[in-house]
Amino acid sequence: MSKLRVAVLGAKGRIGSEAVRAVEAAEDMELVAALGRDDKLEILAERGAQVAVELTTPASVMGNLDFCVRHGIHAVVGTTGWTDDRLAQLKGWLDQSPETGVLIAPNFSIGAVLTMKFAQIAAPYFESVEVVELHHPNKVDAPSGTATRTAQLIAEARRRAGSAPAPDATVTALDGARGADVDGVPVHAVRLRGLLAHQEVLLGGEGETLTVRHDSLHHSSFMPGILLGARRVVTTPGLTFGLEHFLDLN
Ligand SMILES: NC(=O)C1=CN([C@@H]2O[C@H](COP(=O)(O)OP(=O)(O)OC[C@H]3O[C@@H](n4cnc5c(N)ncnc54)[C@H](OP(=O)(O)O)[C@@H]3O)[C@@H](O)[C@H]2O)C=CC1
Ligand SMILES: O=C(O)C1=N[C@H](C(=O)O)C[C@H](O)C1
Repeated sequence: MSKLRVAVLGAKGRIGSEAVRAVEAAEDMELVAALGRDDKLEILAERGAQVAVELTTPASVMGNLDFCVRHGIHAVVGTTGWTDDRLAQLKGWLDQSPETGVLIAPNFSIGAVLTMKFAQIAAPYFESVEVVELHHPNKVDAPSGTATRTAQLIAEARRRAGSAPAPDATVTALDGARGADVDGVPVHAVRLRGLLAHQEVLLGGEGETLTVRHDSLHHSSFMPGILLGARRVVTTPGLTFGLEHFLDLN
């Protein structure tokens, strides 16, 4: 059987360099390109890449995906910075290339995907829910893509269940004291040397609390999800948002 021809964009970065090693080690894949900021995207087409693993920056991701989709190259995207406007633009490009698939995964680690699932299940049963994400201080953005998605999923679950808004402070002496409001869910971001990628979902009800915590201790935690994404995206045209759709968790 022929090997899946995979390229990594952002190949010198923290997660990109780990992805290069993971693709090289996968028996069913061939690493056909490992591109950094200054490399030409045309290399992807010249080397016949079937899947591009996009792990760059919010500033670069749209240009890279525009190229990939126009050339019928499937993409597995871990880069953050997704807004409704960006998603609409990407869907527009995919409409013009109906056989191409793009997976955007706010988090590739199984534990983080399960944290989101558990949070969704638990959220309607508690009066209060807040998200705390904790990352290394070199992370460019805050809050994390994972925390934003987690808060959106919690909000959706609470809306479906008809949950009341959580009680909150009526006076905040300093802006930001209650974190960022993501769809009505407070999200707090910690940046601390020594950490990698961590998240807690705190749920509180009368006389009890539940904490769902996930820790990525090494970038290797993201690799099985990236490889699974690359294998599945080639037969999944259109936009898939969230690795859970490839894990049959829904
Ligand atoms: N979904 C998930 O599970 C995960 C997602 N991420 C996300 O992945 C992204 C990268 O994170 P991280 O590796 O820590 O960041 P890094 O800054 O370590 O890596 C990003 C790399 O991308 C390069 N780059 C920038 N623009 C381009 C371009 N146009 N083409 C090719 N390469 C480019 C950068 O080069 P230069 O240094 O020259 O600018 C850098 O080497 C972030 O958005 C992060 O949030 C991270 C971990 C897990
Ligand atoms: O920048 C990181 O490191 C990470 N980014 C992703 C995010 O913003 O959610 C995934 C993970 O948290 C690591």
